[in-house]
Amino acid sequence: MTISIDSRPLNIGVLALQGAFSEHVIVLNKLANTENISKVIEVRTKEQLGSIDALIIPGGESTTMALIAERSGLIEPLREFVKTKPTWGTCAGLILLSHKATNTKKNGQELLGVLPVTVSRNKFGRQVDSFTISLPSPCLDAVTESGNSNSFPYVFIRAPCIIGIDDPLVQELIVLPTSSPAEEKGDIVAVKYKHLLGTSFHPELTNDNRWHQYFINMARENI
Ligand SMILES: NC(=O)CC[C@H](N)C(=O)O
Repeated sequence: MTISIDSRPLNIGVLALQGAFSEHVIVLNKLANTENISKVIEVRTKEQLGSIDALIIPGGESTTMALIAERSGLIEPLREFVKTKPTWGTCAGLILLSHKATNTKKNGQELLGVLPVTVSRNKFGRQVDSFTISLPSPCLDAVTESGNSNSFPYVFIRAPCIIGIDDPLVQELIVLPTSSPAEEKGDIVAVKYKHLLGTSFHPELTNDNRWHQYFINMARENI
């Protein structure tokens, strides 16, 4: 099967309602020339959403982000957008994209419900339990220059974890090493499903831009 790659300049949006959106905007602006990005847009309105080719939903607080999206009339336009347009959810963004979340507040929480995975919110504990781990990442091979290591420094902050894959088309991209011999399999922290990318970690907080390059490539294959 040949995949057609769209090489025209892209407008990439970052949902800017709450959380770590500025950090993604900074990375995307750094990549603008080499990756042929024409505009990086902070998305707060339906009109802005309508002007972009691909979207990043950042980390932050998923309940607050969903609440602000609802109050600003953006939740339905977002639901429509993520059905077909390339979207990357990092951390809180992963929770929002998922179709099922556990450890949520009492009355559950509003989800966009397009990524067929079950996530456990705050699986890796609280802010003080944040950690970084460097792991080989073969999925980044296409964006790793020769001579460079294929390890990536993964930053986890009150991170969710994918505890259920609910569709055989979901590809597991990164699985953590097991933390005890009793554990059969490590935690799944990055998945791809059609035009959607979901990651538990915060690549925008490192100096390594390869996950952003990976997403831009993915976006080009799906627009
Ligand atoms: N760093 C993060 O984005 C944390 C997400 C947080 N666990 C939530 O539920 O929204």
